[in-house]
Amino acid sequence: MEGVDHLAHERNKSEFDVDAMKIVWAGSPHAFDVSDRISKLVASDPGFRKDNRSTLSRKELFKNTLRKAAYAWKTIVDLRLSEEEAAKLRFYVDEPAFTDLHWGMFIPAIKGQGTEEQQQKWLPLAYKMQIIGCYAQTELGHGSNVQGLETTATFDPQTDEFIIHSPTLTSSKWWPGGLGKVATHAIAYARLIVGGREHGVNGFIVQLRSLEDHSPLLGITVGDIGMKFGNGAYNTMDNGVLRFDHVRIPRNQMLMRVSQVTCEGKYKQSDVPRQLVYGTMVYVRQTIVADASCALSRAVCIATRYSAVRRQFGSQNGGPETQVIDYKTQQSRLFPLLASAYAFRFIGEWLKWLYADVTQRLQANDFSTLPEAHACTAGLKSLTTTATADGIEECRKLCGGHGYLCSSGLPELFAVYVPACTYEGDNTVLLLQVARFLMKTVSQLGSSKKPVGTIAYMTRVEHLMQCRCGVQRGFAELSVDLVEAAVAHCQLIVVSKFIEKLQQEIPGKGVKQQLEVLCNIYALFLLHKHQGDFLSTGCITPKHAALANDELRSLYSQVRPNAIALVDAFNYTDHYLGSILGCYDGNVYPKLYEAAWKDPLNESVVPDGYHQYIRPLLKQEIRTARL
Ligand SMILES: CC/C=C\C/C=C\C/C=C\C/C=C\C=C\C(=O)SCCNC(=O)CCNC(=O)[C@H](O)C(C)(C)COP(=O)(O)OP(=O)(O)OC[C@H]1O[C@@H](n2cnc3c(N)ncnc32)[C@H](O)[C@@H]1OP(=O)(O)O
Ligand SMILES: Cc1cc2nc3c(=O)[nH]c(=O)nc-3n(C[C@H](O)[C@H](O)[C@H](O)COP(=O)(O)OP(=O)(O)OC[C@H]3O[C@@H](n4cnc5c(N)ncnc54)[C@H](O)[C@@H]3O)c2cc1C
Repeated sequence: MEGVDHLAHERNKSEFDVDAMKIVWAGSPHAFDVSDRISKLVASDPGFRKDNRSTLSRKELFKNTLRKAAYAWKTIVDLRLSEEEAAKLRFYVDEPAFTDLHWGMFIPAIKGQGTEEQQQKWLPLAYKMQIIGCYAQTELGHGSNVQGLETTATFDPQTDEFIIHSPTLTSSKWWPGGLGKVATHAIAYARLIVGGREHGVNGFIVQLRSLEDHSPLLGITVGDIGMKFGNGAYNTMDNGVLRFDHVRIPRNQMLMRVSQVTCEGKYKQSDVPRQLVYGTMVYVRQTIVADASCALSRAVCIATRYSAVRRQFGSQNGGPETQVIDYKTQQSRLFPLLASAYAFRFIGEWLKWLYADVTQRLQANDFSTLPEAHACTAGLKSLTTTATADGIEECRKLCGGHGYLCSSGLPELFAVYVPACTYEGDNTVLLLQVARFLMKTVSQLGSSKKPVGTIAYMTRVEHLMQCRCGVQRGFAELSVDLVEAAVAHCQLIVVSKFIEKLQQEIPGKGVKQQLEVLCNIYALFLLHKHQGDFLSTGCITPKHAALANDELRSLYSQVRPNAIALVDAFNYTDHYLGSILGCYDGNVYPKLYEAAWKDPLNESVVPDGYHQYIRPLLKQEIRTARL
């Protein structure tokens, strides 16, 4: 029945202060207040409904996304929301759109790579959305290999301009979000050519469309690259294709914080590392880690609540069947994901601190922690997105058949989320960057000091690489092992930062105890999953492995009575979850049944096509040669 909390018996089992945990999950009382207020504002406004997305055509879907983006902007302006509140509103609207790239990449690129003068010119226009930007780096022929990009930016000293050109088909910009139909401007990455000499890839602000009638400017060919994975899902985003035919831009539209070109045509490289041109990617990678904890916690919330509602087998003397959440196999699949959601939340908090710290150091021209920041953002983006994509799929399977319904919210969550393993850097390519950092670290330890502990194997690799023909050949030969080492290195960081979080003052009855259980589940689950490596390297004995497995089972029993409260702590509205299986009151079956009849296919009892195709079949009116 409506209004009855079918999960009340579960919520009454909780052994900790859920409201206090909500503050821990949000990050602070202020952050909780903003999240709670804005999520309810979005949930209560019919202008932000999203339950019809899977039934719309691509054009209807996209137009609806434009409507919502404009409505969101009007809401932000009318209610005078702060930048923090506006970001939260876009988050809870929960629809990939051109605004993600305008706010999430175009503006950060100007802030990170533009001069003060360029920031003063372009940021006010972007903040007021008088221009709409995208981040046009990837091309048809190159994405991972940024130094392989083919678009050219040739300086013309006669006119004090750059000529932006797409010399080949493969140099066509391909994938940039917001580019296909909306963006008026792009940060386009191109090979800088001055006086016939190349100076690597740099960013250029290029206007693409008229601000009067939105038509593409002279020399610009632009469009959408077509349907992507899954219905609805990421097809609300106009990922685009863009070609330049000798497009001229003023010299002052090259982002010149890292490198400069003078009006005399002199190229100057600032005394900052050229990799700062990649700074926007580093920024977004650290936001993606926090996004991973959000996406995984959504899926875990759905699967946990449904696992408490679903009963299957185990009835004694006509009594109720067993809740599937009480099966040890269900717990061994679900609870490590619950622990991962919390682990990724805290590593995301730490990475945000690391990024802020390196940004502050860069202001003072201190580049000492830049390599570490690159390795951590790259590696943790890779680790958390892979685990989250796999985790969402596991949550779908944990919900049995009903997990495959769109109304479960899981298929769309999966379809929207999985490109995170690719965008902002293919996850393997990023792990190779971590491996390169680890090898460089080890080689710098000096001959007297041998690495010990979890990087002891690096000595053997180091030796192999040096005795083999050249370090580069060794690296390529051992890249599979090095990628595994990179993952292990990143997992060490996740566990270490979870443990550090527990050293902090954490208010609320039983809250710290619950987090300790989740931290131990996260760590012991990893130990169990990789016990072969730990045993073969002598890090643990078989007895240790057995003890760890016993402890893991015990921890699952400890978290079981608190599972519903731990996902309630995410404080997601039913609107944001978009899932009947994950609805707060657990009243699943009536809602599933009601939703089925709303499907367009059920608008008529007899389906379109019956008279044309089925009736002739049934009436044997179709003669085939064989009969
Ligand atoms: C609030 C935010 C809200 C929303 C966010 C918005 C959007 C996100 C949501 C959805 C996604 C939507 C859009 C997605 C956008 C994109 O995908 S943008 C394009 C992303 N593309 C990539 O990530 C490309 C990946 N490739 C690279 O980064 C580079 O090519 C490379 C793999 C790093 C190799 O570069 P390069 O060849 O130049 O360098 P190397 O020779 O390998 O290394 C040379 C030294 O440089 C160091 N290095 C490399 N990169 C960096 C860096 N970024 N920072 C610092 N240092 C770096 C490297 O370690 C080497 O150092 P050394 O060993 O000491 O020599
Ligand atoms: C939904 C979505 C949105 C996007 N939005 C944007 C955007 O807004 N702006 C933008 O500029 N780009 C965007 N991109 C592009 C994205 O950044 C690239 O697709 C991504 O960087 C991967 O590059 P790639 O496609 O060249 O992959 P590839 O590098 O071609 O990967 C193919 C395979 O090759 C492997 N591989 C590549 N190099 C190596 C190596 N050295 N060693 C071992 N294996 C290797 C990879 O691991 C992978 O398995 C988007 C992509 C998607 C899917």
